[in-house]
Amino acid sequence: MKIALAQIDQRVGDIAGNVEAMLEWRAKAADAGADLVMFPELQITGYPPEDLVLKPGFVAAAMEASERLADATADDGPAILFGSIHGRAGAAYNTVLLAENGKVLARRFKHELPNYGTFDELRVFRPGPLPEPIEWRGVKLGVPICEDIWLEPVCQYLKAAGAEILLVPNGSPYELNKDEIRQALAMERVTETGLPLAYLNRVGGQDELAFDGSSFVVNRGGKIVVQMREWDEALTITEWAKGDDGWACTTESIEPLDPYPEDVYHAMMVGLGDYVTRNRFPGVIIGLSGGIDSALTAAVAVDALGADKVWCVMMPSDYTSSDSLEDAKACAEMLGVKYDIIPIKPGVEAMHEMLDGVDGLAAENIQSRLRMVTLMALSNEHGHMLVTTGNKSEMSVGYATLYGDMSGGYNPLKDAYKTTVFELSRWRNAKKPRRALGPDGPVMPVRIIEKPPSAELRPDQKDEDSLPPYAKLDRMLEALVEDEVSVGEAARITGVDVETVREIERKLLIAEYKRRQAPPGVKIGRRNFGRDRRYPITNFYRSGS
Ligand SMILES: Nc1ncnc2c1ncn2[C@@H]1O[C@H](COP(=O)(O)OP(=O)(O)OC[C@H]2O[C@@H]([n+]3cccc(C(=O)O)c3)[C@H](O)[C@@H]2O)[C@@H](O)[C@H]1O
Ligand SMILES: Nc1ncnc2c1ncn2[C@@H]1O[C@H](COP(=O)(O)OP(=O)(O)OP(=O)(O)O)[C@@H](O)[C@H]1O
Ligand SMILES: NC(=O)CC[C@H](N)C(=O)O
Repeated sequence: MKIALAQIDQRVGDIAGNVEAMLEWRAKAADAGADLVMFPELQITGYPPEDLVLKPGFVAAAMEASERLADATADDGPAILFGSIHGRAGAAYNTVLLAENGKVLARRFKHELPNYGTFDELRVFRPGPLPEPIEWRGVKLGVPICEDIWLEPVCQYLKAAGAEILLVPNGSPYELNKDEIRQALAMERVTETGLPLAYLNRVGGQDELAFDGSSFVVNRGGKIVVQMREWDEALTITEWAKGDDGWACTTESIEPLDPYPEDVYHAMMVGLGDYVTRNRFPGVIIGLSGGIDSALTAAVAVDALGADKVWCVMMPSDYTSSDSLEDAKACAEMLGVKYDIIPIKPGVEAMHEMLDGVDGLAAENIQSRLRMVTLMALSNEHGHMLVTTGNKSEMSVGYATLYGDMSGGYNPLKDAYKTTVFELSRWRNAKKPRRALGPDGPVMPVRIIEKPPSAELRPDQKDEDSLPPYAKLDRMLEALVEDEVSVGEAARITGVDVETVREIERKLLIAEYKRRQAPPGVKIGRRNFGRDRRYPITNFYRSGS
């Protein structure tokens, strides 16, 4: 028996396009002699469909497309196992269907609906009953859908009901160390049930989520025999044979997984790249300051989209150092992008005249806002989307200007702490990742990585005048944001004094209003701002020591 694992992309809401792609992949699987082609979770609608599911017309369209797709199997080609939505009595179910010879042979609903972190499935779907195995050509297939394997009951039920193989379609977004977590989990289900398991995940970017694929097959006994590449669309034909102790996958095909921080960089490329191309922008525009955040953002953009799609603009003010001017220019040259210099001085002077003189913070922020007015004017004129450059450390403590440097359509660094920004920049200067369209060599001058970070909004300004050193700040933030511990606990974990941690927690909590207005950006950690971590803006709570 040959089962083709189609680790492919999806476009949320593009039912017709997804069906067309499925038929193309099925044809490839047919050429390779597959008996069954398996697709990821909700392949017809795209994952996650979010509130589209609340539209009866969307559910009806998904059901209609599923029937037509089943019709298309009325040839001698392989059966298909694919995800769609089923509507019944006013409820919608996250569904998997098996179709062959022009007919839908079976339909099963997802039982465990994830409703934490970035997931809101209980909001739109109703949980199905515990699923029975699907009998197909004399084999009992257990088909738990994604979250169904994160808990024990579904696989145990399937085993008790006679399932012989577990085929698991997934829509599992990338997160640091997620591949190891998934594999450990699959091993648990395999050990508990004594059944082999094929784990198939989608690839591609969808707003804040990047899907890495990383599909695999584990045999009874816990050996991973198939490991598919992260991020790439691919079709792997797996062969299965039945022995005295049941079915096993006899194919051995192991592709290496990306080590850290290459996985993070890939997530950024996929998140930004798919956002820009799917929303039909001709390219992107970036304010290139000679600092590390905009340099790394530009490198990710070039690697994801190609240098011809990236336009960098340096907008010096009176406080811009000659080093910054040199570094921005050198960075643009290394990346091979279109580069312009537009001084903001005339605009700053006009604002001061209009306002009859402003000082301090107001004057600082005018510079940041004028840069964004300039970039948005270029975006309106030429169609390029403005990319936002703020990292997670800055976004945590509100060290960014509302309607200033926070502006833009998408932020690839949004979930990366500044220490990760340093790591990624050093790493990218030494290595060009697979799939990258940018230069083979370094992407930014070393001085950009080594100089002290500065917003350059007043003379001799350094980030460390306002914030603790980033290595220390990030340790506190990881404790407060990723681990959700109290100020006292964070002080104990990090070794930083309680008063400093309390002040960082204060900054973190009061900056919620900025984050609520910030552009989306790709999730890479356990708790990204926006989807995972949802705090009240008007909030009187402070944690104890
Ligand atoms: N709860 C709330 N809900 C809604 N709005 C609220 C609010 N609290 C204040 N506000 C509003 O927000 C304003 C304050 O926010 P904002 O105007 O952003 O100004 P603010 O946060 O005070 O200043 C921006 C900070 O970002 C730093 N920074 C770092 C790096 C780069 C850049 C850059 O721009 O390139 C800037 C800069 O040095 C400064 O410390 C208030 O004037 C008020 O209008
Ligand atoms: N002189 C400038 N020219 C063009 N864009 C600028 C300039 N100054 C700031 N910006 C934009 O505003 C963003 C925020 O500035 P900020 O100084 O925080 O970041 P950075 O310069 O990239 O990195 P660093 O935090 O290391 O200084 C920049 O990433 C850049 O997009
Ligand atoms: N689509 C899902 O059910 C995803 C939930 C699951 N816990 C995951 O991240 O893989």
